[in-house]
Amino acid sequence: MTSDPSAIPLHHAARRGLLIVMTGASGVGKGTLREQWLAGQDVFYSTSWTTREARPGERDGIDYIFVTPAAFEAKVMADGFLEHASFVGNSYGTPIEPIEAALSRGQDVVLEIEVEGAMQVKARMGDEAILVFIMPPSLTELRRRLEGRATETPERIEKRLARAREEIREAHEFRFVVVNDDLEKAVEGLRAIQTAERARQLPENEWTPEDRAARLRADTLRSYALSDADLQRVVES
Ligand SMILES: Nc1nc2c(ncn2[C@@H]2O[C@H](COP(=O)(O)OP(=O)(O)O)[C@@H](O)[C@H]2O)c(=O)[nH]1
Ligand SMILES: Nc1ncnc2c1ncn2[C@@H]1O[C@H](COP(=O)(O)OP(=O)(O)O)[C@@H](O)[C@H]1O
Repeated sequence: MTSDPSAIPLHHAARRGLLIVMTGASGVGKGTLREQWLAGQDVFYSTSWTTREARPGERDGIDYIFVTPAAFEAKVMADGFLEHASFVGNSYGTPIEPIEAALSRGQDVVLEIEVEGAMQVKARMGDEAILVFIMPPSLTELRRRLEGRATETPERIEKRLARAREEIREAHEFRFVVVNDDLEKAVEGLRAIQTAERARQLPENEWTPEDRAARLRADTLRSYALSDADLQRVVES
């Protein structure tokens, strides 16, 4: 064995974790998908800060870190967020320190954030950020899910739908697009993306048959596979 670290092939050095950013309209099913996808996995899920009121059943420190606008602003000033954005009247932000720590120890990190914040992560982290846009099968179905969840007033639902319409038109900005129609299929798509991106850190001759299958599946989820007309159809249906 050599003691010269530079002689160790790159892929045998400690692996850096993947930074996966899940984004998409409010109510599209991001939380539901994330729970199923990450169940039983040792992934670091980033708990965001927010100035919004806790909903019944939400736990401080687990679902969100609930803070006052002043505390949020102080963290912004201290450059403590990887990204932050306002959404329908409240502020949301991803604290940066725990993320860098997890990536450095080789743990995959998943963020579940709205689109503007996802774009900030893309601008700041470049190619390292794996952006996944979760798409509803149609706007009608998105409305049904928002109404079914019964956490928002009708006025807030309209605001969220208006915002969703704009975000769907920007779907090409993301590396992958996963349609959340059939839940199982969408979860399987997310797993394929994660496996495929991990394989990308290895030379091709080390890929397992599962890695190869995941790479092929993930290729079908690349955003460039969708046309503008496909996106328009979702917005109009
Ligand atoms: N930019 C950004 N968005 C976030 C963050 N945390 C949550 N969000 C997003 O903010 C939006 C509103 O979240 P929330 O009020 O919990 O409503 P819900 O996702 O519709 O249940 C959702 O799209 C979340 O994904 C964050 O740290 N940064
Ligand atoms: N594939 C799906 N088919 C039908 N309903 C779904 C699906 N995925 C999620 N839902 C439902 O849609 C609603 C919104 O999901 P949620 O995970 O809270 O969305 P988000 O985190 O994106 O705001 C929930 O009531 C959830 O049970």
